[in-house]
Amino acid sequence: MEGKGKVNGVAAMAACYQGFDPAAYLQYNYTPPRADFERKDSIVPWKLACLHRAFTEGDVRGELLVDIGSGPTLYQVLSGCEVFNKVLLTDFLEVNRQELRGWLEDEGGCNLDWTPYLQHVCKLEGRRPSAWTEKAAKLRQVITDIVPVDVHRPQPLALDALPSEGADCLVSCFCLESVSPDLAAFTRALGHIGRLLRTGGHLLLIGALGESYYFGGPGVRIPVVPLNEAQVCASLKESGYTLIRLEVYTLPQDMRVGVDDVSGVFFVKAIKE
Ligand SMILES: C[S@@+](CC[C@H](N)C(=O)[O-])C[C@H]1O[C@@H](n2cnc3c(N)ncnc32)[C@H](O)[C@@H]1O
Ligand SMILES: O=S(=O)(c1ccc2c(c1)CN[C@@H](CF)C2)N1CCSCC1
Repeated sequence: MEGKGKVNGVAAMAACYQGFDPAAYLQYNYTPPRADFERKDSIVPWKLACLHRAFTEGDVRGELLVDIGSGPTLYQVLSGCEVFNKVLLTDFLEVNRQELRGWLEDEGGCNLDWTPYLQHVCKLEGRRPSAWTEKAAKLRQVITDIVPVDVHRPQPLALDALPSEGADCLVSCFCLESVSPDLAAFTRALGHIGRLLRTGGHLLLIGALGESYYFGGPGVRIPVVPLNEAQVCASLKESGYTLIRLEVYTLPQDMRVGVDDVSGVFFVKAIKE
């Protein structure tokens, strides 16, 4: 029964994603008030600072960075693209892979202007904000491919997507808890992506706390497995990671804008044993 339940839960999640709308999702989450660079308590500066620090404090190194469940967003690799020569973006949906290709091809075919994000990360790096064009060029240079992924498969990527030694670093934001029917599936997915990572490689995981649903488009209500910090830590340990750092951000009331019921965001830096 458990096995049957497992397949139905994952299949049901995949069905929910058929209505996902990249443009709407970007508008809900990556424009003000949630993405307000002027606000000191905005979540954007907090998240970009977590990623900047994690990529630049000296222990994260190697050739290949893989972003699991990229969706239509790029903020998660804006610091990492200065550290790794190769960045692989991945998503379950072709509509999201197409959105990312639109940005990559730089012909106006994408639904969000990432300039403010590029400028903010340049500021974190001590560069002038106008260096954002150089950062954009760097990111376009290091992105090697945009490929399908399914974290519920023991092999989430095609066998030829990675070198035999695996990735040196994984980043994944708001993916695992948003695609898993329950905590057990979330933990299994953590283990599956861990198999893509070399021993001693780093996992940078960002996710929602206390979230039970979000809208992936108009009327597209997607269930989320509600997590607390203790569950995140226990799942990491169970999946073969050693936690280096966990940071938590509590969403101000006015950022609770009805597109989800998230109460907080966690940032994890961990190492694969
Ligand atoms: C909430 S979005 C996160 C997008 C982006 N990483 C961000 O930070 O906003 C969840 C993403 O997971 C993808 N997804 C859905 N099912 C998946 C699966 N089985 N395996 C991997 N990714 C999946 C969706 O297509 C979507 O892009
Ligand atoms: O943390 S956010 O507010 C954010 C960003 C994305 C998401 C959520 C929250 C909560 N629901 C998730 C559903 F999976 C998606 N944020 C939006 C502005 S830029 C940094 C990320």
